[in-house]
Amino acid sequence: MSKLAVYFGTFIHSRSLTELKVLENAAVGVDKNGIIAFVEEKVDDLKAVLNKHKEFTSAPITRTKRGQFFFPGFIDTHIHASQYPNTGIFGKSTLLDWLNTYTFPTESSFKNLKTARAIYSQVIKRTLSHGTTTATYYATIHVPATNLLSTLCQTIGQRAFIGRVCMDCLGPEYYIDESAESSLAATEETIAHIEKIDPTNELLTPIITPRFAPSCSRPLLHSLAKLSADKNLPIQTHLSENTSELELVASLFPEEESYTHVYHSHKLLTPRTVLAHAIHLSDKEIDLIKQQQSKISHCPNSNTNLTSGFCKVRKLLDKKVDVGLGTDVSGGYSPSILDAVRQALGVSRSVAFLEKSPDHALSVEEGLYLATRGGAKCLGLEDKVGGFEVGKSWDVQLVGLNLVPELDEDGNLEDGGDPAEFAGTPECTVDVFGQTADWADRIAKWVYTGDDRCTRQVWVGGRSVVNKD
Ligand SMILES: O=c1[nH]c(=O)c2nc[nH]c2[nH]1
Ligand SMILES: [Zn+2]
Repeated sequence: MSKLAVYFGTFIHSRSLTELKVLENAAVGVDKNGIIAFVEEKVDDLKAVLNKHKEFTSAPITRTKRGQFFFPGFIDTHIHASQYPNTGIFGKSTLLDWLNTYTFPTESSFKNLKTARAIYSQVIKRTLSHGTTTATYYATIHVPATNLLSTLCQTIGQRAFIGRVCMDCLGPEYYIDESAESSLAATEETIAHIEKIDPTNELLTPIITPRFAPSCSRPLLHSLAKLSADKNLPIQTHLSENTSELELVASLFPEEESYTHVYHSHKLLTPRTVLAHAIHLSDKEIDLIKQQQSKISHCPNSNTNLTSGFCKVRKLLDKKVDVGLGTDVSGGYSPSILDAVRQALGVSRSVAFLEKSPDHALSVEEGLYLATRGGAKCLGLEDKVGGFEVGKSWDVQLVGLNLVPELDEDGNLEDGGDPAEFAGTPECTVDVFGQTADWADRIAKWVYTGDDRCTRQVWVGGRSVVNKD
């Protein structure tokens, strides 16, 4: 339960994949459950609006200042919480040697709960600080540490999907599930923990997590699909990330037509399945994913830095596959979804160049849609988060750009001082002297040059979870 609250000023959210909507002088009321109770646009008399919504007359009002706007919280559809210590450390490795060299040793250290507490607290706070209000986490194979991640998300206040990693094959001796049965039983323990601490899934949802096809036996894949069906739980896994991985999958599952068919044969392609990467897909595989209504988490930072390849997002969108963005820490080196937007835009331009077709380039508006409403759709949260509509949860970030001060008629700063001092003001300075940039330029500036310093406040479910002011 939070207190009634009113937010007033500039709100920006996606109207569609290609359009952002700017609401100026808008007022939004949020009820005690953190749900948006009213949205009033073009308000010139806030008092009159509050009189109309009587219970809000004495609610505290948070107003945007010049250069600030409310924006829906970001949704990270794929992040390995346990790999956070490894961000930036990957050398020249690619997926399979990266897993053995960097990833499995780090994940295995989460046997120690003190390590888990320190790292998980950091990653939750850091991602919130970057405006991520919903995160879809891979944890590790350890039950106590995975349960701790759930508890910490609830305590700190981040909406989260939490998956205990299932892997009964091909892992090193020191980091592997003993059997398909023990992997299933351990997963059930982590689901029971969430059922106990958040029985209505207000913030937390368990997510069934077969690491990827090569690390799961057929019995494990089957039993996880059954568990997901029995309990109506979402699934996350990796798909078609790296060409050596594709060869490995083909050798391990010679009876299957493709990597995607491995999951389909095991009933793991559902409308609640999020497939990370999905880079090297044939048209037939994309059609199968579309037919099954499964979702794709595009992880451009990771795809570039592990030399995995270019995901053709435009092709997926044209085929009406739902796509969200993932940081894929620590294949990706940044925990920021703003960075993921930027990288998605960059990669889409490389695809446009390679394919000799400018249509592949994504716009800023499209990138921000994927970061909010697109991610929400991937997680079945489209009625709950991602925009400013009555009935949605107040999962929001207050973004502040560093505007140059206004000048008076004589070209002086209104409050005195030397204009030259502001010529070099740092990131996200928009508005050239004497000219006011429109919101489209300001948003582009935020996307390309902004970082967590621009995220001034964050709320999840109406609760204030970050406040830097
Ligand atoms: O990017 C990735 N990160 C991982 O941890 C992983 N495991 C299997 N495949 C993977 N891909
Ligand atoms: Zn991953």
